[in-house]
Order: sequence, then structure tokens, then C-alpha cells
Amino acid sequence: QDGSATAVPSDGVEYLVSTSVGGQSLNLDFDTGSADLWVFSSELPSSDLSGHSYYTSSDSSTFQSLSGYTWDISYADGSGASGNVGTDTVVIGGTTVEGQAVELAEKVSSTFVSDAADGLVGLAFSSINTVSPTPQSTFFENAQSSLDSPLFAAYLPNNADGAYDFGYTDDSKYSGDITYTDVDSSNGFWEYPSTSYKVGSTTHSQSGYTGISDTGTTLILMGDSAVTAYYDQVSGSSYDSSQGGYVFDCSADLPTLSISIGGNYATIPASLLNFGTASGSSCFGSLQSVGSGTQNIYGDVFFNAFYGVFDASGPSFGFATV
Ligand SMILES: CC[C@H](C)[C@H](NC(=O)[C@H](C)NC(=O)[C@@H](CCSC)NC[C@@H](N)Cc1ccccc1)C(=O)O
Repeated sequence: QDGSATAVPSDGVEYLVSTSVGGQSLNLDFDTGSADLWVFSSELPSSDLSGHSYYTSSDSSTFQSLSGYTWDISYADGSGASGNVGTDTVVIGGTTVEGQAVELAEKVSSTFVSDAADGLVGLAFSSINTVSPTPQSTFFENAQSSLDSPLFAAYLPNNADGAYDFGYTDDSKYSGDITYTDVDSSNGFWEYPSTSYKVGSTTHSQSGYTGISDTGTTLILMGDSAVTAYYDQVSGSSYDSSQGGYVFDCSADLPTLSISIGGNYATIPASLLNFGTASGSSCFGSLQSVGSGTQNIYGDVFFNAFYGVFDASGPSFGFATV
């Protein structure tokens, strides 16, 4: 059954979706960069639960334990979580999945305790689901047969309520055409070639690079050569280790950044490349370094500018101007 769920921006760093798990309402971070659906649970130390809604399996009449199953996930930012597993009915917007694997947290890293999300809904490919001994399917994979089309779309406008649409694309949320590219899911991500970029109107190549569409990452993270090429065009910009990234004067004149999605460019407007005040009159850049490797991570700042379509047939990824 197709449906749409509202995504609410939280602290400017993520979008949360109110989700029913066994009849219990939680605010979850929809994450196309991972494939585990995990929730804050009554099994956590009570000190970790302050400020969070959490799931209590014994309060759900539809919970079934998966005896002996465990999960343990690590994220690129160094955070992580682990626990045990059961199944329950999960409702997102108008889409219901019965028997969804729900990963109950027994441990979460400190960043999650202080973060607003009550857990994550992984929407990448279940080949990277961490449940042992048997990896579990994602909510989207389980819902697919009940959808008109095997796709979901992310609408995450800047500083405004957005939505995740399941089973259809909503042409009231974008303008122009949706441009698609083939996805290589062999690493478990919505990943595609991203071998060039433009700083303003100047084209640069980054051969061998790919991009990953990751709604669970806030910023645009690219290789150091791209980050350097960009900030070389922002006079007065510098890497500020105390802020953990590149900063510039808030009045700085920023160039646009165009990233290649397969063979097509998506141009991020300059306004979105100023992430906001770091301290005093210095502002933090929305483009930061991904560190080593050749996988760029295109996070929420990308989705602030583009409606993103994740289509399992293919699979393919599409984008259209918001
Ligand atoms: C260090 C861990 C590496 C990156 C790898 N893990 C991953 O790739 C995991 C699945 N995905 C992630 O760490 C990243 C994508 C990395 S692309 C290589 N996405 C999920 C992340 N945004 C979830 C999150 C949301 C809110 C707060 C924090 C974290 C692994 O387990 O090997």
C-alpha cells in the first residue's frame, strides 16, 4: 500500500519520521546509507533513555523474539549500536509491514544518546544488514510487493517539513524531469559513478570515484582534492580543527558545486553550501572531507536541493530539482 510519511528536520542535522513499531510511536532517522532498522529499547541503561521514546517489546502483543539473533553496527562517523532482534508490525505513513525485523538496542554510542533520533530505519540493501546469524530484510524490501512501484523517494527541503513517499513519485514535490542513473548495489549502498564535479563553472575530474546517496548523513562529503578545489575559490576560508571542518566568513561569496550523478550534473546552489554559523562571524561549510577512499557521500544538503528517487527495479537512483 503506497504512502507518504512526514519527515521533520531536527537540529538541522537530520530528518525524523514518526514511526509505529508494535503500536509504539518512535521518531526514527531514515537512513539510505545503512540497512538496519534499530530502536532505542527498554533493554538500554536507563541513563541512555533520557530524552528518548523507546520500544518495550513486552508491551507489544505482536512482538516475536528471534531467539539468539544479535546485531552490531558501526557507522563512518565512529558511532555504533548493538543488541538483540525480534519481529513486529511497523507502520510508516500508509505502509504497513508485518513481521519486520526490529533490532532492539542494548548498547548505543554516546552520540546517539545525545541525538534526537529514537533509532534508525535502514533503507540501503539488506546485503549489509548486520543481524547474525541471518541478515534481515529492510522495511522497503518487505514493503515492495505491496507498492504500486518498487521505489521510495526522499523529499527533504531545507529547514522545512519533508516526506518519504513509498511506491510512487509525487510531482508536486519537484519540478522538471527526474534524471536517473544505474545503481551498483554491490557494496550494499545506493551507489553510482561520480567521476567529475564543477566548482562554479570550472570542471574537475575525480576518476574512479563513486557517490553514495545517504539521507542519514547531514553534509556533502567528498575527497580532499574536491574539497581543496572548492575552498580555494572561497577567499578567507580555512580548515578549523576546533570546528572539525572548513569555515569561512559568513559574508563570503560562495561558488556553486555541481556533482556528477552517473553522467549528469546536479548543481547545489551556493546558499545551501553555507551550513550556518560556526562561531562569531565564521560559518561552517556544507562541503567537507570524506577522508580517505573514493566513495563520496551525498547527504541531506543534496536532498535539500533535489528530490531523490530510490528505485529497486534496475536498481537506479533519480534526482529532480526541488
Ligand atoms: C566505519 C563503518 C563503515 C563505514 C561501514 N559502515 C557503514 O557503511 C554504515 C552501514 N553506513 C555508514 O556509516 C554511512 C555511510 C558510509 S558510506 C561508506 N551511512 C549511515 C550513517 N549516516 C548512519 C548514521 C546516522 C545518524 C548518525 C550516525 C550514523 C562498516 O560497517 O564497515
